[in-house]
Amino acid sequence: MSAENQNTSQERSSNINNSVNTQIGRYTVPNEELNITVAVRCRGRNEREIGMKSSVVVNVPDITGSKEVSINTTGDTGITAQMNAKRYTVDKVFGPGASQDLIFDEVAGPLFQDFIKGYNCTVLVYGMTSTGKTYTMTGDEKLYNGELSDAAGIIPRVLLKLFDTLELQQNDYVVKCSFIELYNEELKDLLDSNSNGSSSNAFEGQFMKKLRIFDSSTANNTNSNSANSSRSNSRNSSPRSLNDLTPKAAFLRKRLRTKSLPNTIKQQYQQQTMNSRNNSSSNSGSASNINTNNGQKSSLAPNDQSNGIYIQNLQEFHITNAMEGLNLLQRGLKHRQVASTKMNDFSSRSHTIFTITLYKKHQDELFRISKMNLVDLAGSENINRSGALNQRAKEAGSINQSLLTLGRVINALVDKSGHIPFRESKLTRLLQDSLGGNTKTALIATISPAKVTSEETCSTLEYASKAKNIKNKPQLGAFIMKDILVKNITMELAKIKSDLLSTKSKEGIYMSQDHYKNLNSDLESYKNEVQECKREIETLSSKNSLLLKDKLKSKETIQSQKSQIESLKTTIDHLKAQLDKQHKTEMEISGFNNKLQKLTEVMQATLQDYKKRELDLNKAFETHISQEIKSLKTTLFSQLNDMQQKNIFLETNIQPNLDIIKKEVLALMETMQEKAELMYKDCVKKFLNESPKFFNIIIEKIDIIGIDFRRFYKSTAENLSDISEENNNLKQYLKNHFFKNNHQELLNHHVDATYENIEKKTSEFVENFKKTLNDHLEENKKLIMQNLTNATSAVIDQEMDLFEPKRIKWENSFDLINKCDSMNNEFYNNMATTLTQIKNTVDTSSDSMNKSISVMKGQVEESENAVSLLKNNTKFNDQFKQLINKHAILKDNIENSITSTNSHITNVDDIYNTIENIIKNYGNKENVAKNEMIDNILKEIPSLTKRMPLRISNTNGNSVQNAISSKKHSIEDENSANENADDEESRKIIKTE
Ligand SMILES: Nc1ncnc2c1ncn2[C@@H]1O[C@H](COP(=O)(O)OP(=O)(O)OP(=O)(O)O)[C@@H](O)[C@H]1O
Repeated sequence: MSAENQNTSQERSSNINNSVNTQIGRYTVPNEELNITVAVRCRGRNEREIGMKSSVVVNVPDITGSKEVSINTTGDTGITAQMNAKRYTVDKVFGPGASQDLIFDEVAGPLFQDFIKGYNCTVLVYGMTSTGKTYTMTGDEKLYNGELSDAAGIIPRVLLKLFDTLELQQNDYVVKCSFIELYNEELKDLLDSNSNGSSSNAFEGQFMKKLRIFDSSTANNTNSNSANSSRSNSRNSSPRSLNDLTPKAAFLRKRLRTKSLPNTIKQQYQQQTMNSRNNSSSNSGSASNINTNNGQKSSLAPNDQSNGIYIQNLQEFHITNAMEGLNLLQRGLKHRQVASTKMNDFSSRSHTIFTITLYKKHQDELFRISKMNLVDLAGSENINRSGALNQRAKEAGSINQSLLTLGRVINALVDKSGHIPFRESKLTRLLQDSLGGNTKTALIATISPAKVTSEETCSTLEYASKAKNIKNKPQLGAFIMKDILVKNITMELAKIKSDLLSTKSKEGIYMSQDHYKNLNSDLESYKNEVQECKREIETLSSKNSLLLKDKLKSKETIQSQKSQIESLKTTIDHLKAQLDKQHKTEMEISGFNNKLQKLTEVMQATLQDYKKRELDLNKAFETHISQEIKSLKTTLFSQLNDMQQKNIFLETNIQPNLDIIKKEVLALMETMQEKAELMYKDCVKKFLNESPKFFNIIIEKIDIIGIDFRRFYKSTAENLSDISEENNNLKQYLKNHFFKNNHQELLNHHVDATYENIEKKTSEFVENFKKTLNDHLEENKKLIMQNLTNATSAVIDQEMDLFEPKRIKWENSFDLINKCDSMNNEFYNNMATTLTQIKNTVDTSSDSMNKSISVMKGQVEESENAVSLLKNNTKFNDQFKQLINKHAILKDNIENSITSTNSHITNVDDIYNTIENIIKNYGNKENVAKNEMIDNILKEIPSLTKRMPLRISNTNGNSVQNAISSKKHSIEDENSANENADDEESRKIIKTE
């Protein structure tokens, strides 16, 4: 290349950079979000399913036209089956009648158009084993008279249509293909000439380059600025290729492998590749296939500056027509892992990605790069049902595992989760940009209609309907300059040509000098790499020991924090104990309250008893008084009657008797009154004596309760204030000290120490690279800082996570305390109200007692008035007066009678004297005359007896009066005896009362 050309080339490369930078600027603008297209393809029942007589449970249109798939999993029939069927909605549904052509037109066709326009596109087939994924994606890839058969799948159709379209557009273009396989988590280049699909040829296998995935997302996100700023500095020292690196470049590559690929390095590397290719372009020749990626990055991503992943050592083959593409496809398929299983005679045991890269002329010298990724995933399978054993079981396990991760990625994307587990499997890493990235994506879920696979069909449909919600942000691909593209291709061709020539001319293992040198330099670089790895291991182990020290310190810190937490726990326990104490006090108070209630009940019962006794007393009093009065009346009347009957009133001295009676009555009544009064007074006295005692006891108790309450309330308030103080202290501590114990400084200190150590050692050994190493150390420092910050935050998070339930419990305890507080207040108020109520009740009962006492008093007063009533009783007095009058009359009558009797006696005496005289006169005469005279007297006697009472003896004139007086005395005696007996009796009654 001439100097002029070189200049032009350099100018162009700087133009490329500008152009790429401009494009980068454009790419970062987020495009509109687009849901990925999801189609379901249901094949007809295969022979195996028909043989098993497994019924059709999936309901799909025969060809297409619906967006819904329903599956009857219940075993119902008719309308019930339709109603209970599970339904899934997707974008397109194809039935058994849908042809390969239709699937291409409807699903892959629109993406193909976008691919031509410059978008990166992905078509994925997903489903259970033997449902037709490979049939859909590849189908019959052979050409028949230059034509594809009806069974040709998406890849052959894309290849054919691509060249047809490009030819029609008459635009400059370059098309490359790559074909990779992911088998048991191992990536393999299916187009690598050293790969024969099996490991039997170990000799060839050792020349087969191992594919490695790098991704640049982390580096892009974090280091883009520093990467841009350091780009110009490092350009001059750039290596030619990853296989031809200086120690520094090798170190960089090592970092690429261990970490991710930062933009700076990627761009440096791009630039280096460009430069080296510019320099070596003079050696270029032509070849049919091109290894464009011997150590060069490859990407399934839309562009190198976005979240792409890079597959190191992947070969891309330049194709100029569809036939070449189909040949590559067939070559790759031969190497693909296929095995016969119970479910499928040609079951694909791996995931494959056939990538077509199109460099299409955009304007002038610029070519737009776009990629079409055609992904045929291995089928999920139920190992029990597929009967996979040994190798097949291992494959199925790996397939299921990667599909499971794919499912998790889909779920995380749909749920817009913060972390998408792309890195959990190589499959998801490869598909990273097609799911939620910058690619236009279509997913075809293939299913079987048979009942026997309904479980897996449901799972596939579940994923498909979920995946429908994944949103991508499609972006147009990057640009590349035409001459660089051409030079790249030419250089690769030349290299391969020289290899071919060497192979032709010699026997054994033949390769070009360059290739041999490259391999040697590879070997050297690997050796260096191993050495550096060893050194790095040492450095890392020293770092590790430092980190271990840090860890120890962190442990100590954690320990101290633990002890602090312990002390907090103790505080909390103390608070708990206080709470328990309060609870006990509460219990005591409630016990006391119960006692008080019981006491109140006893008091009420006593009051009731008193009331009852009062009533009984009243009744007894009434009965007694009424009985007394009655008996008094009866005695009076009976005595009067007796007197009447016995003519006691004949006695002259009845007045004193009546007076005596009156006196006795009055005395009796007075005694009664006195007794009643005494009784009442006694009762009232007792009551009044007992009442203050009772009230005093109640008041005392109430006072005690009040004191206890005040004490309890005070202690509660104190405890609560203690708790709140502790709370504030804890808060303050958490705010000021918790996890702020200079951890950051400590970590900074360690980082600085680490940094210093690294710096010291590095400066000792590599002084020439001091500047570079400083940068590196700076970067390390940042990384360490970042890692340590992450670690610290992780520790903090963990600690906080551990602390969280305790904090919640602790906060809850405050709620409980508040609750307890409010309960206390409520209880206090309730108690106060109850006490007031008790007081009121006592007041009311004392009022009512006072009332009843006053009523009793009134009654007693009334009974006091009974004497005066008796005195004022006119009827009684009238009767008494009448009695006295009657007595006076009787007395007069008796006196008259006595007088008349005396006169009669006198008469009788006269008669007697007369008779005596007569007898004396007749004594001297004859006995006959005497007898006459006796007869005469006897005749006279009846008339005498009619006038005077019969006289027993006539010894003296006072015999009748004597008889009467003796009678009177006997009556008096009887009366007085009766009276005495009555008195005695009444006294007895009073006594008993
Ligand atoms: N829609 C279809 N029309 C006709 N034949 C089909 C259809 N789908 C699948 N088949 C046939 O079913 C068989 C299994 O299909 P295929 O190998 O594509 O399944 P697969 O899903 O890729 O299975 P695996 O996951 O085990 O690789 C093949 O013989 C294929 O021709």
